[in-house]
Amino acid sequence: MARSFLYAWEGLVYAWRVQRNFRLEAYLGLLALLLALWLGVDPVPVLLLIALVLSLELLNTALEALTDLASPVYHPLAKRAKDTAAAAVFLASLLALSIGLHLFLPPLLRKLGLI
Ligand SMILES: Nc1ncnc2c1ncn2[C@@H]1O[C@H](COP(=O)(O)OP(=O)(O)OP(=O)(O)O)[C@@H](O)[C@H]1O
Repeated sequence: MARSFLYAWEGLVYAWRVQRNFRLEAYLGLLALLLALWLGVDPVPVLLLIALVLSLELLNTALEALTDLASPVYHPLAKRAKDTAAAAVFLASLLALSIGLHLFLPPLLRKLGLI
């Protein structure tokens, strides 16, 4: 059990070290969480969206590694695998952005006295 956590931790550290997008998404997630706390917005949907995006980014990273292992040289199927995995992260990020705007915009504008 403890060993499984250690391996998962190693995967997390690897993704953090090599994936600039993973770091960027983690920082943006932290920013969104702090914003939610500041604005008094329910942090649960924010946490769920952060988990969704980061988890998909981790799966994307895993799939990239597997694709590089299976096909180090150009192959149209490798391209399909990588592009489709990247599309999953893109869709989740778009969803997170839309819901983030929906959650944050009204209280933010109120806080700034603009409405
Ligand atoms: N072996 C391959 N065969 C065919 N196309 C590939 C292959 N490797 C990469 N590609 C193409 O290049 C794109 C970028 O691949 P890359 O491995 O650099 O991943 P990435 O999306 O840039 O991720 P990251 O920047 O996180 O490494 C892929 O989405 C795919 O379209």
